Amino acid sequence: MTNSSFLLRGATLADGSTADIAIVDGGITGIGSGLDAFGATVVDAAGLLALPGLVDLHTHLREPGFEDSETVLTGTRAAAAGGFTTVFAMANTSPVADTAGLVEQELALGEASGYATVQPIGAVTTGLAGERLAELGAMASSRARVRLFSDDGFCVSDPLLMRRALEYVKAFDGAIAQHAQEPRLTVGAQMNEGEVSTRLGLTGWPAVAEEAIIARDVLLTEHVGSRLHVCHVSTAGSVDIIRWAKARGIAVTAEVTPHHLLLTDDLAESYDARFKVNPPLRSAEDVEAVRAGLADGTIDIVATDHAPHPDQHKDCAWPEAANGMVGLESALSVVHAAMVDTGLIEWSDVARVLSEAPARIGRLEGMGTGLTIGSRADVVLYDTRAARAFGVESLAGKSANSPYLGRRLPGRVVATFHRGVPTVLDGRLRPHDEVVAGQKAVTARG
Ligand SMILES: NC(=O)N[C@@H](CC(=O)O)C(=O)O
Repeated sequence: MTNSSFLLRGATLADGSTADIAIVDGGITGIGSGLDAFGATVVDAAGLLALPGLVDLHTHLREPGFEDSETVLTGTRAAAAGGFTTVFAMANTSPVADTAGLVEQELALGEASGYATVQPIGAVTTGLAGERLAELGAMASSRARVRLFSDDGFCVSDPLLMRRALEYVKAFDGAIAQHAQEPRLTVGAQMNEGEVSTRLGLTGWPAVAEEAIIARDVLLTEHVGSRLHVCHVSTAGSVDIIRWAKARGIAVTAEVTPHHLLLTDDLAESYDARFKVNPPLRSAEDVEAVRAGLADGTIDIVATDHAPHPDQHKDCAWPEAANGMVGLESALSVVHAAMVDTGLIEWSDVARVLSEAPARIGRLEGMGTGLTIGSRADVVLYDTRAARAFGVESLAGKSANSPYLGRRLPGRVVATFHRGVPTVLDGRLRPHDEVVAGQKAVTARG
């Protein structure tokens, strides 16, 4: 029989204290010193940081439709490798996730994987076409319980449609997650508009194209009394607008990606399309501003925007290459480097921005409380003292379009538990059949 009891012995908690963590049948049943092993499998966690399982509010899983880039199974393996136990799946699949049936199908694919919980995001408009609202209410009341809606990849640029969407989701405490990009200001854009784009002769994507939409949307949100989430904030001006909106009491939350916390637009000088992403990498001043915004709470969370693309869409001339970077496997290490090693935030803040707050923004039932007795046993054990040269062997998904290949990154995920089942142990992914058997046993006993 699969053992569904674990004792994580001597872990360091986010507040710096040391404790054992007892896991039984998918839940955390004890946190304290000297806990009895009572037949559980003992995991030596001495010197390892225990964080609540990470929650990514912005993942592209590509299935159905683009399985050459990623599938739900490979994407959730990448999630587990990076310490994630829940991922919100963006709607830009083919077909687009714009009906109750399609979000339920995505949910079921996640359940079959077992490596992480997949929470579908619904499209705001049918086919992401920006013309008419999708079945928001039906997706909300489906088995997938959708609360976040996004046309990510495209901006809901029509202000009347955005207003209607914000009004509609109020009925079930939903939110619109906006990809803020004024399309007319970014026609043909290839990279951040600035000194580097001028030098390289590449069409620029100006900061104002993001900021103008965020400014419009926080005002619309205030006007209709709804809830807005801003995807991948990348400019200093965006941080200022969100800070202003929050001070005014507007219900807006925001995310920043790991890559916008660490990388700058001069990387485009290499013409290596691994650095091509939407929104684009920005200036050093923007990086400083989004770091400050995350540190002071203006930006609520870090979300990966994990966007896998196969080699043929990246190993080509910059203008032809697809936008996007994989990010699940590297996110925790990048936040470690950009925010913790720089002294801007503490590990307890990392637990908040990479787990607790995203669970709350996405309205995941019974989650967002962190590591507490009675909560679901989603736990990551992280070695903060390790460092590694990030290489293809660090990737567990299907695509290798990581901007960190060849870079040295701090930290290493040693173990991940999803619903009390190890998905990673001793730094290695567990085989799929063992993960599935473990999840079945937990479901049967729970
Ligand atoms: N973030 C990206 O660079 N790419 C996203 C979609 C998008 O936002 O353009 C993708 O789905 O590939």
